[in-house]
Amino acid sequence: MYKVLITDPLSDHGIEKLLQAEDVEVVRKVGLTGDDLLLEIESADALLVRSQTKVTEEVINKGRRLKVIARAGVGVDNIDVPAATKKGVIVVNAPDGNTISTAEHTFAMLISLARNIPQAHRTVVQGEWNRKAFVGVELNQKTLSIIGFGRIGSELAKRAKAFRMNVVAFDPYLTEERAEKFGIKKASFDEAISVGDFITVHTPLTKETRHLINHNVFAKMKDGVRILNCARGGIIEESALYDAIVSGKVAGAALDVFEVEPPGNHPLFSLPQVIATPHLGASTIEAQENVAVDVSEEVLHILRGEPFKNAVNLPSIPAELQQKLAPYQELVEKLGHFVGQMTTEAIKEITITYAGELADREVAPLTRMMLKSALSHHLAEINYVNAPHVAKQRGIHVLEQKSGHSHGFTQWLNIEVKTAQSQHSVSGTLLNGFGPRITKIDQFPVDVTPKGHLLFIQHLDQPGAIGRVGTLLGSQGINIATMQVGRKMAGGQAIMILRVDKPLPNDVMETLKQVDEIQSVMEIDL
Ligand SMILES: NC(=O)C1=CN([C@@H]2O[C@H](COP(=O)(O)OP(=O)(O)OC[C@H]3O[C@@H](n4cnc5c(N)ncnc54)[C@H](O)[C@@H]3O)[C@@H](O)[C@H]2O)C=CC1
Ligand SMILES: O=C(O)CCC(=O)C(=O)O
Repeated sequence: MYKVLITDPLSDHGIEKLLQAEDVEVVRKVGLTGDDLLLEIESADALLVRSQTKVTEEVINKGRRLKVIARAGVGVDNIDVPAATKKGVIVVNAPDGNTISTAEHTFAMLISLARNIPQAHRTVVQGEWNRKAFVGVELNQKTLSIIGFGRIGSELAKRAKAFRMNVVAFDPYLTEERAEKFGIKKASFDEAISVGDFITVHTPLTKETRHLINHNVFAKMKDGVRILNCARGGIIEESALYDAIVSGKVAGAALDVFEVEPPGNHPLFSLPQVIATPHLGASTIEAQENVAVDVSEEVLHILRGEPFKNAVNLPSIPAELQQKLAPYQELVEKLGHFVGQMTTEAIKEITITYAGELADREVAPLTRMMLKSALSHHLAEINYVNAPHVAKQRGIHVLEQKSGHSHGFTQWLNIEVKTAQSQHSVSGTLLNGFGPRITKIDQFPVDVTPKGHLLFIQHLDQPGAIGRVGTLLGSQGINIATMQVGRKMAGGQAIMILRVDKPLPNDVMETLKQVDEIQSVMEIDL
């Protein structure tokens, strides 16, 4: 039974699949913090949050069974993603479900800002009738500068265009074609900042975007500009915004998000030009249902070991590519496990070489799988999420290369591992209809099905050596299921790969090592 802990308010209807799952126990403790959260997370397999719960490194490390942290929404800045990656916990979000709601909310803020609607409302309900104080501006023919032209930025552009606004956008990833498709103008940051009558930010909050809009940037804006932030507090430097409003540079600001939430009695609220909502961008029935459905499905997939889509700390693999790579997964993992068990010293370098059909594929996910399986015999707590991170941390150099030489196979791959003292390699292929095969171990050609309990014996190619091994194992009741021998030249170095029906007791292993021709014996589980 998987325990799924939910600590922020999520739509009941949205999490129905989780509630109905027979292998899931849902524990809903909204508002859980501090020691209570640490206690509850200890036995949780999954944690579902929105933006309130702070998922710190301490919380993540306490989660002994934690496999996935799911954010019902877009921004994951309340989650310590590097700490999750380090611990091998997958972080997923629901990037699409609240796009429309947030774009609509931003648009509502835009109109409210232009026409002073919240300020006017306040006075009317207080019994005042002051029409002169609330003269606004039209949106028609005004320029809206959008900083960050992703999902929300682009949806906002469509709405602004319908109101006959001129839309310009700055986004480092915005192409001319995309700008043209939306009927907007692609601009540099400085241009977008200097031409906007309204400037709205829709980027994530990152090292680069923190205080992106600061004193210097306000100085470059048009006099009387109006500013919106429905993305993340901190993209706009609040103290600089305050100064810019007081100086008259900025005519008004609409804020849904704040550097610290809740913002309490913020100095900005003393300014009548500021309108605010309490992080309501995604707060619609539809958006909350969408994001809850999305993350519930993702969590179920991850807990059940099924493919999933929206991992934040894993490169996303398009479904089509996932399908193409699926047949190779077993091969790459088996070879990784084989070479990982062959190598007994600390690994310094791993090179994976792809040839044949594989050389034409996007193979990064396979390299990650290989790394996970090879390193799992050397390092604790390694998984698909943290494998590259752990390798880097340990100074293991990982190389991925493609070769034109597939050794006569339709597809071929080789994994080579270097340590300070030794070097091992294993090659393999996928035989149509027969599954993975090991085709070479070190310099020895073989044909081994990589499965079961194997004995890997290095020996001298001398008459009687194979017989002695067979007799010894037979006398100890160890049945040999299959056997493969590989050698480079008669009388030289050779290897035997035996698949046996059960592991060897220690004393049998020791006796085997005493056989004259045998140089080393190793058990390999695949
Ligand atoms: N107020 C609310 O309730 C909600 C807020 N959000 C926030 O809105 C923001 C945007 O969300 P989405 O559009 O879904 O994300 P997105 O990932 O689709 O778009 C973000 C865009 O920002 C661009 N970008 C990144 N760094 C930039 C920079 N330095 N300058 C200019 N552009 C940059 C990216 O290239 C990307 O196109 C996020 O911060 C998200 O957390 C999202 C949903 C609800
Ligand atoms: O969960 C919420 O209401 C906040 C949504 C949000 O800010 C996001 O998805 O980034």
